[in-house]
Amino acid sequence: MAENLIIFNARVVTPVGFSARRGREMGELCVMDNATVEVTDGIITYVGKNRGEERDGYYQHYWHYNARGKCLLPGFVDSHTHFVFGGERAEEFSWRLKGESYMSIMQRGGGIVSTVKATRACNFIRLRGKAEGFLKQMSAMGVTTVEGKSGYGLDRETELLQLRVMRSLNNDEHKRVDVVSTFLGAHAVPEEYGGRTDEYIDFLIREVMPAVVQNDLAEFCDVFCEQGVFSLEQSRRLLLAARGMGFKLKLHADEIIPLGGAGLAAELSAVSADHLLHASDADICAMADKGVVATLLPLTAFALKEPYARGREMIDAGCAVALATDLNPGSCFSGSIPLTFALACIYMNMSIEEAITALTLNGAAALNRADSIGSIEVGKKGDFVVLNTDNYHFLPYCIGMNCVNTTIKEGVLYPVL
Ligand SMILES: N=CN[C@@H](CCC(=O)O)C(=O)O
Ligand SMILES: [Zn+2]
Repeated sequence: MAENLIIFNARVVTPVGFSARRGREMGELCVMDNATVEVTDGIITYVGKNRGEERDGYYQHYWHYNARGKCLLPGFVDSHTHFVFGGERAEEFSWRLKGESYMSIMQRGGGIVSTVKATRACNFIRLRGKAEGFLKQMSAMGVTTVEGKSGYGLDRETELLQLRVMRSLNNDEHKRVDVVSTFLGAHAVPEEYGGRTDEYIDFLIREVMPAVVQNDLAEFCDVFCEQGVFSLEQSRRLLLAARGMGFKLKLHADEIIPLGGAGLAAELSAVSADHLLHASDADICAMADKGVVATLLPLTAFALKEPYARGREMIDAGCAVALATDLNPGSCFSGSIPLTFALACIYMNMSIEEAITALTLNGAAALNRADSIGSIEVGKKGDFVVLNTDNYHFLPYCIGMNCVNTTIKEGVLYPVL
């Protein structure tokens, strides 16, 4: 659904541009007071100072919204989540509280593989209903575009099912959030392969990925490149095959140990490398050189009690950094945008302006969409967040609490508070 909308008396706060902002550019926001933003058929058609036309009938075919000086930002882009899954893993969380590590739980058959069992037991309606609930919560925190991954099927049928759920949510006429789909069949090796990882990769390349392409079910292909999961060589083989089939590339890289996944992302000119808790200096420079978006997921580091990714150093090295939540049932059962802002600014030493760019324009770039979303500029989608304050510093200051007043999707208003 797309609407005509005129927003006036806004304090517009936005990064500017149609591609990722790198390095120091990330801290440069445009702030405009007494601003008007016009949205026609869901697309921004004017951004500038109030002109008073809303008073003289010029906009009779538009909804009117008086922002009363509050901050108007681009809708947030959560560019890394796993929001379509069956079951929960609360028990696993309690084991981690007692000291067990994420990888040791995975190695003894828990972790991702236990969500795979629960997801395989779900049908389309159950998976869709649960995922739709997450989208509503995301929208209330200002998210207007989300990326979602498969990877809890690990067989042809269930991987396609997860992707069909995402397509169905994205095709919903009344959707509040656009959904971008990523194929993550290489998330773990399913039990039935008994550790025969190369054979499983062959199966993905021969039998699953072609079906994903034929049915146009995913734009990106991702891999969990990690010791004990998919090695650098196995990840390279899978991603080269994916690229040959027309997928754009993403990697879960250097999350648990410094394996070199960030370097592989640079070598393959992936769109993004994600997590990066242990990315080396050389690989950070290689990502900056190749324009690979460094997608950082501070909620996961927080939930796993791991050191945070070196966001400050990455920006200083000239990287384009994006922030995302990583919402998933295991390592990080949170899609909290407010807490993501707070952790990025407090523990990764990002400025508030940089964090805003990371959750808007650079999130859009991580999804190859910086030309159509992620900033408030003519030609982009009319996707916005209205804060309940004129001070955008509330975004990280309001720790873990929501300061979103209204989310606007393609010109349609969704009041929150
Ligand atoms: N690290 C791999 N994948 C997810 C976790 C998935 C899970 O634990 O279910 C992540 O990005 O954190
Ligand atoms: Zn992930």
